[in-house]
Amino acid sequence: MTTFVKGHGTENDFVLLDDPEGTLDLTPELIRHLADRRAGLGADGVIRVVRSAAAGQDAAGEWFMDYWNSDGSAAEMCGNGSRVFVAHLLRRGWITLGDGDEVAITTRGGVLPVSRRGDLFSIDLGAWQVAGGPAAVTAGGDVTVTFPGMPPLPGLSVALSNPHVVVVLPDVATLEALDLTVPPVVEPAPPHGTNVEIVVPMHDQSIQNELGHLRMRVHERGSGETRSCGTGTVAAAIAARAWGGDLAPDHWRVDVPGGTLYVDAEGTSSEGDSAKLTGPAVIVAEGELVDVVVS
Ligand SMILES: N[C@@H](CCC[C@H](N)C(=O)O)C(=O)O
Repeated sequence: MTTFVKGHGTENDFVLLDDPEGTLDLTPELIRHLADRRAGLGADGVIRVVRSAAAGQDAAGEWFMDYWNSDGSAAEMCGNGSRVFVAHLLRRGWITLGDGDEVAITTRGGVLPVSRRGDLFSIDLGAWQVAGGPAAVTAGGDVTVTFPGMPPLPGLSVALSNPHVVVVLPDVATLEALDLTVPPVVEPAPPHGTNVEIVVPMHDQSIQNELGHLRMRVHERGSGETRSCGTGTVAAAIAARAWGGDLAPDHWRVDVPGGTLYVDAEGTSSEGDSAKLTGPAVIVAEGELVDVVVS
């Protein structure tokens, strides 16, 4: 019998499957079935909750967040999922985490620290880099991104543990009108696909700000448009920080359709060694999987 919980972080939603000893046969077919919003439970991603040692992963973090997109493809990291993952471990009593304390979790992108302050969780994604360095930043981007019915726009690649391309638009009306029902075309095509974040700066960029402010929509690799993407908000803040040059702040508020996230990205305008994402984690329901025939 496999128990699951359904949870979300700013409405980026997940099914988490309890598999502490690593006995579950989690196939791409089962993932697609569980993620299906009509035939299954419905989710942007499926997370197997397994002890790192049982999954053959780096046991420096006792628990491995085994993350899968809704199309059955594996991803290195999920920022929103990591907070829900830790909230679930706490609720199950599998870890303890006092206010202000930190726990290391294992992901395909490495062992990463997650901390808690009240109901908010923060994860430090570690080192980041704007691909192409300052020259690409000055030129506005290193790839082009084409949305249906629009000319190609410059996009900036940001390498976290998972891949991102960030595009800036001039106003919220254009952002809201974007058709994200089909994947944006990124050229040259990234070898392992990419998440695409589309942002509109909301703060006055001509003056120094303590806190930058972005509106964002996202098209996720392997899941389509979602209502939030944690690593995507970090990529967006890093790109906006690079574009903004000396005036750009280190601290950002990012509004997504599903809520608000906060990013602290210290470093230079093209690289840094700490990118911290902060936001909520909500557990909605729990239950048991029944034996399903997956076609
Ligand atoms: N929604 C996630 C990212 C999930 C993985 C992504 N689709 C990928 O394939 O890289 C987040 O909150 O970061």
